[in-house]
Amino acid sequence: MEKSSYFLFGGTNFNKKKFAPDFAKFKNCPEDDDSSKKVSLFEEEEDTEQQEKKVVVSSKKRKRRSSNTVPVEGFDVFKSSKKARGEGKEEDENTKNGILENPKKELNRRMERDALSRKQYNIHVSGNNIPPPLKSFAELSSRYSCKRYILRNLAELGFKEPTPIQRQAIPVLLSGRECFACAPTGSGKTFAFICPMVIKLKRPSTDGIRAIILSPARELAAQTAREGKKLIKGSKFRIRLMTKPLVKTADFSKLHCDVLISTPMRLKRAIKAKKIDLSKVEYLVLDESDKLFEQSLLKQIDCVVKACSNPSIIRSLFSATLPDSVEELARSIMHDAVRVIIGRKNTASETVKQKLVFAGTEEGKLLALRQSFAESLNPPVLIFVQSKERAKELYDELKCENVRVGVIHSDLPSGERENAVDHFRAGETWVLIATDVIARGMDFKGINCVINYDFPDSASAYIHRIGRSGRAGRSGEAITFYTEEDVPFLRNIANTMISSGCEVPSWIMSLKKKKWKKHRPRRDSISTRPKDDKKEEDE
Ligand SMILES: Nc1ncnc2c1ncn2[C@@H]1O[C@H](COP(=O)(O)OP(=O)(O)OP(=O)(O)O)[C@@H](O)[C@H]1O
Repeated sequence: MEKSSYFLFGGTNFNKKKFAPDFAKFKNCPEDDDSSKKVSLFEEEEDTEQQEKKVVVSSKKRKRRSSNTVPVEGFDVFKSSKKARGEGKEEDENTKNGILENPKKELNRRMERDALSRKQYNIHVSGNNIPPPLKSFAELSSRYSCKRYILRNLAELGFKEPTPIQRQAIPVLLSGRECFACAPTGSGKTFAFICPMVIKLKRPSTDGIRAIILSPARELAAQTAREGKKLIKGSKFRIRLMTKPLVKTADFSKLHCDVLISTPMRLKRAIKAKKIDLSKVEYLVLDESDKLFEQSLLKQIDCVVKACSNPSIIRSLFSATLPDSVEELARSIMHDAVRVIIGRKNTASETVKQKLVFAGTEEGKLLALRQSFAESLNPPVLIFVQSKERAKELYDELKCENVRVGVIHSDLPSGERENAVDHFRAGETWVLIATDVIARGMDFKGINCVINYDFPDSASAYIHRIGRSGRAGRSGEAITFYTEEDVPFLRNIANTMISSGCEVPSWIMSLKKKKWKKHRPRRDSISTRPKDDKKEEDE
């Protein structure tokens, strides 16, 4: 992460010096807690009166216990705003008086229970006062007074129980904490951030945009909008996708929109054109956060973050890969954040069988691909190449064969990109050739095989690409072709393979580790046809 990225989120920190007189006024007040908000949360549920009482009581208890809690699992990197407000002192005095003796026992029991539950689901957390993981979706109602239509929609989607990331990230966000989370590809991160957002927003409003989800690619933004709409079915909430026409023509001051989902570029355009007011945004999600924090997107992200000027905004970061640099950034800018990791950080999905294939040359790759089409192709298959030029070349090679093939890359107009995705989803094309524009987040049901025709340019690109297969517990396969020029980088992929339980030849493991920064070598053309033929075709 470049140092320059630290200007991100600037201006959202509360300036305690500047507001010292106001601070002093509150100094001796009881802790500003949100139990009153919790009560109002429950007002609308008719049938949960008993539960309400329980939850209100336990929320008070939690308040007291929370001051007792130590950072979980290791490091205390997240500044606890409560400690900073002198809560620790109060706790010591209470303990001396013996007031908290029983609550303390209870707290220990609860911590044990939570630890066991986290162990069961391979959940690792760091931070202070972390709420317990969900036991079931039903707890969304009993603990958080979630509206019934949400539970109904989850049931309609066929979701019987929360995935591990949903078990932990949902309560964290519902308790009003900032969060950065890393969980394997296809493990349900999308609902882990949409669900609490919709529950916390409570009811639709015409008073401006209240939540933003940023996605690094248009296709992913569209998919997230579609998934979000499934969750709010039956309510009057409005989830909107920021499209090109919307940026150009919409009057955002009149637009009914609770949640806006956008790529950074489109949102930045609207902000710069002074078309959109984000000062009331209460929730900001940076999906695929490590991608969004790459140098090429940093300025756009910064622009959005600054425009979301509400001081009590809750921000969260989600990805299947969370490099140390992004963690460092998150720690320095987020307030009292909770870190949630499912399994081991930066590993590939364990449900994908991974294989490395030496293809020798570019010709060798094409031969190997044709052979697998002839012998064992089991569609749908997704093929990744390293550039749009190569995507076009491979498409030209394969389209004449007896295979229904599509292609997607950033040179195509929006409509064609959408069609490529839709046709592939509908099974009208069996093979989709793609650049990394759809390597992240895209949820194609039941992809049988991902082929890395070109070696990925980083370990995280590898994890995201192969994660298009083996989603939501299904099994999948990934084949990675390599040539001589890729050999120095094999070890990095091999490590990822081993940590997700795949076997790797021992000679690869004895290779020297090489630091890679975007391995994208110049490769010979894929095309086997003489250039003149192609020219004629183009004319
Ligand atoms: N609780 C659940 N039970 C069953 N299926 C679920 C559940 N939550 C989500 N899913 C399904 O799992 C699939 C993957 O979810 P999602 O796209 O959110 O994964 P992800 O973790 O965001 O993956 P990626 O890292 O690739 O973006 C989707 O088809 C989604 O509908």
